[in-house]
Amino acid sequence: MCIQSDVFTSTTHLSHLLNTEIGLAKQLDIYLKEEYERLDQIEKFVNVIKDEIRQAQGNEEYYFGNPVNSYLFIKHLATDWNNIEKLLPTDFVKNMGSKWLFPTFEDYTGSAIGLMRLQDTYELNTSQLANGELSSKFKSKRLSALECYDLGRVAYTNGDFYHTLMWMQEALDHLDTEMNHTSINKIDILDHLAYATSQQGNVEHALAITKEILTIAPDHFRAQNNKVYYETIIKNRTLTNKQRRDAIDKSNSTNLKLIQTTSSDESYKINNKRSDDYFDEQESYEHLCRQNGTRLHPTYQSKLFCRYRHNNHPYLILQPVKEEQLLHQPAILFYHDIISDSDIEKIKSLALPKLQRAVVRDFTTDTFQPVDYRIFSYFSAWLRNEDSPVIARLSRLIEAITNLSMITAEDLQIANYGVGGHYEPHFDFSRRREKDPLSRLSAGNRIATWLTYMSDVEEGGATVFPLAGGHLKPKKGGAAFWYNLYASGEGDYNTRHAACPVLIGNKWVANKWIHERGQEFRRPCSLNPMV
Ligand SMILES: O=C(O)CCC(=O)C(=O)O
Ligand SMILES: [Fe+2]
Repeated sequence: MCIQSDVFTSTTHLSHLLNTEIGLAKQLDIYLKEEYERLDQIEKFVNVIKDEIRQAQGNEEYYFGNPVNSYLFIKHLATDWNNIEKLLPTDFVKNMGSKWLFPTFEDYTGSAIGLMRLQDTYELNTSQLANGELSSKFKSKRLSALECYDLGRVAYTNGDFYHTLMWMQEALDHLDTEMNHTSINKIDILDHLAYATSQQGNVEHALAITKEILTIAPDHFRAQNNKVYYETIIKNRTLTNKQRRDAIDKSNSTNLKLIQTTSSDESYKINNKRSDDYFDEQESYEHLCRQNGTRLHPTYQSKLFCRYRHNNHPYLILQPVKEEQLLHQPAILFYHDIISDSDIEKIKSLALPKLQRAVVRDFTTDTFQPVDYRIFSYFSAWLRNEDSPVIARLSRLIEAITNLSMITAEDLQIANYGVGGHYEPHFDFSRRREKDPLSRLSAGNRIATWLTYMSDVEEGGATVFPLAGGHLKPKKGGAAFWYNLYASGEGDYNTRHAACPVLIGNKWVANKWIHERGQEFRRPCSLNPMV
């Protein structure tokens, strides 16, 4: 600032000062504009979350049971809040962070991946999902172009171009119908779409999209380079003249409705295949997840039965349990109503404060390692018999029903599956007997599994047996039981099983794994490997 004593004396000086005022007004206008924009962004965010609170509060089970709602909710608290945080005074932010719990960025990507897993497993149409039409019973809000773009971004950063293509296409469609295009730049969408499209092997279409970018922004550096790159690939291909002519026609087309592209020539259809790690077992697993219940051949069906079991055990004499055989080989037994709602609530309340993202135990270092979301995703906690009479009672009940000793059984593992939460096909027993990590626990291999269902699941979340063809729909208060090992100690490969992703609802289970040691007199060994 420059203050001179004689400035007020001459009009020349005053005119000069007017420039100061003009400059000041301009700067303040810029400042105000930025400040209004900042406040506007904060206000928009507040409105979004207030709307969310209005819908979720008092209605939590139903609201968060919808995977789109859960995904958006986590997104608001993880990434969106992160962006708003940058617009606020540091003191304010510090205070918030120490007061409240926030989901992490991994929670955000995990829920996005979960949503895409649901899409694949249950063959959900991307447009329907993006329009909030999950099922006739469960609707959610229509996703904005930006929200579709963000989902595509998660896929993109994961190298998953299959889903990138779907969600960027969806973002583009939504952008066309949105009134204010301020939230997301069309070029950003096209840029990702072009890349994913080319990665999925559709160079002609990638070129068409790149040309579209250049009509909007002729100076777009990457698009300029990519155009040359795609053109070179196409030129170097050995194409017939007709194919080349078609390619040129197509690449000039501004119709970017890729998925609907119709061509009689197979080589010009848009390719969007799932990656190579999608193999046969995955297919049968997903197929079983979509199936409703176990479909058995009538000869097997006729061998299955229901009965009351009491084993002459004092525990069960007065109140025998309802036993239903669901599968023949492996013999999977289902026990109805073995645990009351109030006991379930007690177990959940004990587990809740201990729940953490599932980890895998690395037996060589005896440390717990985070797991790959693609293999399983749920939260779990361990509860011991000493933690509550309810847990001890459940152990005694399992012992009475199965006739197996609980001396070497593991603690009760509680698992809670959220959005798209699942567990890919696996064995509960350990395979390499010599280097058997479980035998290092001196309890032997996991002879049997007891799986208690502590919730119903609205849709999805079944326990399936891909090799045996079993599909168990979770039933609150019931439990499944099966032997993982033959009496010889050999693993029964037909016990391979998985937890299908939860489509709608919330899944709670309690697992008890029973080990070999201690069962010598209860389930004597056999020399026949298949008994
Ligand atoms: O949750 C389920 O349905 C199965 C869980 C399971 O297989 C396991 O935890 O080992
Ligand atoms: Fe399992």
